[in-house]
Amino acid sequence: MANNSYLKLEQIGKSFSRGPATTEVLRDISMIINEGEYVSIIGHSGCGKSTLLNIIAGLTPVTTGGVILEEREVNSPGPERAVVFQNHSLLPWLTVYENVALAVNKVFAGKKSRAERHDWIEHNLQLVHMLHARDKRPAEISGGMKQRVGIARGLAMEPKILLLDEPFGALDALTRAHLQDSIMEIHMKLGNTMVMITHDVDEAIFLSDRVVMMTNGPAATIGEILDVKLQRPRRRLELVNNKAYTEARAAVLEFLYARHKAPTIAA
Ligand SMILES: Nc1ncnc2c1ncn2[C@@H]1O[C@H](COP(=O)(O)OP(=O)(O)OP(=O)(O)O)[C@@H](O)[C@H]1O
Repeated sequence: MANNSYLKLEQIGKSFSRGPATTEVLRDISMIINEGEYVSIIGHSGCGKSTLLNIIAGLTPVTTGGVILEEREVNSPGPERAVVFQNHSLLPWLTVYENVALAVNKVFAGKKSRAERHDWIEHNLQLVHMLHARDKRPAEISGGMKQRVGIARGLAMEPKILLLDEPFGALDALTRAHLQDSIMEIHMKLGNTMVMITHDVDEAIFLSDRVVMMTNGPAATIGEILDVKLQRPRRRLELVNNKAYTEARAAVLEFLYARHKAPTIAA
């Protein structure tokens, strides 16, 4: 049965210090993310989205508060929280297959046989439609394909939570749409928990069960959380005239561009 308090963010605060100066980036971030949920975090540039994601990933320590996953505090990186970054962080000297194998061998050494690991790598490449390019190196494939491999690598670690830091940010609009469709298909198929940072309002609504809207920094916090009441599977062409979709879109746009304008255009 789905766990309804799978991931808890408890009063997270984060300050960075440089010499005598301290900047409070995040303040009092609290929310509960359920198992299988797709949650997006949206907010203006510099408000602290990546910092929050890195805290969940265990890559950045909190200043106050904590991250609880299935009743346990997590404060260092672990394979149960895989991260997909914007700039497909593949190793250029390894093939597509080997890039995924690196993660799989690390996570499943001693737990899956060599043959099982091989099948699992191929299965995950198949999931993102990249099995055909398994022997290519990153320089030989497009940006969208690299991102697919990054997603396969994240999924292949069988994480409890997949953290996506603007996973489609560097891609052209069409490739981006294809990958959004793929990630939605994967999420429906696997039912995994996903937390994604994005700047794109349509992307956030299209993919998410809930959209977390962050206020501007310093001391950014959660301004509002929007429930996206759209049935799945969602088809982008059908959403254009969907009332729930246009209302959700208007609510996020109003938050970002009326009530919480980017600091540079706030005056
Ligand atoms: N390691 C660090 N040391 C000092 N300051 C940092 C560090 N990491 C982030 N910051 C500061 O924290 C603030 C939030 O940065 P962060 O990258 O989390 O924002 P963001 O919302 O993800 O931005 P963007 O949307 O542009 O990627 C910024 O002011 C940034 O300069």
